[in-house]
Amino acid sequence: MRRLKKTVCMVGMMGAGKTAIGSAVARSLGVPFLDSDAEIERAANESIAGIFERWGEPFFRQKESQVLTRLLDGQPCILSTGGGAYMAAGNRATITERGVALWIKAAPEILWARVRHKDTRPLLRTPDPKAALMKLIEQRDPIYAMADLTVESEAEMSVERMAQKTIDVIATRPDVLEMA
Ligand SMILES: Nc1ncnc2c1ncn2[C@@H]1O[C@H](COP(=O)(O)OP(=O)(O)O)[C@@H](O)[C@H]1O
Ligand SMILES: O=C(O)C1=C[C@@H](OP(=O)(O)O)[C@@H](O)[C@H](O)C1
Ligand SMILES: [Mg+2]
Repeated sequence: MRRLKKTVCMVGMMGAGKTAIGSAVARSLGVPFLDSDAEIERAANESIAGIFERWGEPFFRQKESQVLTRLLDGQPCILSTGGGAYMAAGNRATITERGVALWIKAAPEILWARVRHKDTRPLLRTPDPKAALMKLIEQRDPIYAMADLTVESEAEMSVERMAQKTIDVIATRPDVLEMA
């Protein structure tokens, strides 16, 4: 019997696998999976890129904070956040008050390989998306490092194996995941 006692918030850069690994972890543990980006898109009936374009990033960040607070109020689950969510001190406080933050740490080359062919990420819609990604990594990594737990991504590892590795890391905290 495994029992999730606190919500685990996946944090980390775009392409780290917060959505993919988070959903596989939730499936394996038999707990609900939520993704703050998906919740924002559902509420706005618009894509993340569309929201950025039409309403701007500050509006998106405001919605992101509201959604995070609401989702962290619910029953324990795996909650994937968007890559920028953990940057706001208020969001970090909400997360650690009600759950734990787990950083999915991936090397810059891995991240770039995963995001380069996708146009769904508005912050990379610049003339030099690779440079934009590298700059964000540099700015954000010291903040992601404040997360309660960290799991390192490996280039050759499948999402399923990464999910198992992530569960092993969560299980180091019996106050979060009880393994009876
Ligand atoms: N080992 C791995 N860990 C995480 N994602 C992987 C891995 N291998 C392949 N992928 C793929 O990389 C992409 C990661 O994107 P996503 O889950 O949307 O990341 P994020 O939500 O952090 O931006 C997905 O398409 C996923 O299937
Ligand atoms: O890093 C960021 O600031 C963002 C990451 C995206 O989520 P993923 O990290 O799931 O791609 C999404 O929230 C938005 O495009 C902004
Ligand atoms: Mg995501």
